[in-house]
Amino acid sequence: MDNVTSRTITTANPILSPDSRTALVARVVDATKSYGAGAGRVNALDGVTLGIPAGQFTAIMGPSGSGKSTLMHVMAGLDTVTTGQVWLGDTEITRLKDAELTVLRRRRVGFVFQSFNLVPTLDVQANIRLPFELDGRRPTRTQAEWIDHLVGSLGLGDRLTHRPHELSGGQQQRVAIVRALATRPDLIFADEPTGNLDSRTGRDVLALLAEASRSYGQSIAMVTHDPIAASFADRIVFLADGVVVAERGRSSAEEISTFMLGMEQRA
Ligand SMILES: Nc1ncnc2c1ncn2[C@@H]1O[C@H](COP(=O)(O)OP(=O)(O)OP(=O)(O)O)[C@@H](O)[C@H]1O
Repeated sequence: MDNVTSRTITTANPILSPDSRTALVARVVDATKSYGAGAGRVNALDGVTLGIPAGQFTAIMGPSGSGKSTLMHVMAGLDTVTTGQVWLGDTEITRLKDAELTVLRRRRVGFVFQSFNLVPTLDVQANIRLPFELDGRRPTRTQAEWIDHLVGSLGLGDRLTHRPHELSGGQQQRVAIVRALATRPDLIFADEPTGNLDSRTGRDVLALLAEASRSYGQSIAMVTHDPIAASFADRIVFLADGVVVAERGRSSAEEISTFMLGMEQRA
């Protein structure tokens, strides 16, 4: 674990300490996730303990097959762990029933995906309000003002009646970000959010996520392969073979690339 900053979450192992809990929006404790059995068994997660700090932008990096998507899915309650615990705030989601988990996800988690995942038949306005619709409620006046603010500041004001196919990839991803921010979720999970964008539009999207974290205190956990994307984060967690192998504070893309190269050479 060289190059680990003194501010990392795991070095002092405070994951279980009550003091640090308040500062963590999500925690994974000794999580394993296995697929298959016998000789074909794959340990996608092999004992991960990790905290996602509240109000920060965390990137989760690692080579293909290292367990990034699996980690994100179990943290978001989209998949279950084989052993171990996952907490969202003070709620241990590994104990929840499916229906409870669905409600918790709707109310406390936001998602931004590589493929945008907008509903093609709904216009921008309806896509943004979808999390409220699914939860059987309408935005309050304060929430509606918040959405208007986001729409305005992301330059989508004149696109509200457009359908997704009438928008550029960058605009579609901005709609997805407004939708994710609209309910002020405890945590936004972003899965390769710039994977389908050209590099300049991708940087704009990353700058927006970083800004949401800085200005609004939005907690974000982003899975990425890309050192440039990770350079926008406050903190970077590196996975290899289903294990957290290192954590770093804010770093340049060059530093991250060099670090990853070193990791691969040592593997
Ligand atoms: N449903 C599944 N059945 C069997 N093995 C799986 C399944 N899902 C993931 N795996 C295996 O678990 C390991 C981790 O997969 P995961 O998708 O989490 O990695 P990743 O780091 O997100 O990879 P990538 O960057 O390529 O998306 C891989 O070896 C993968 O083949």
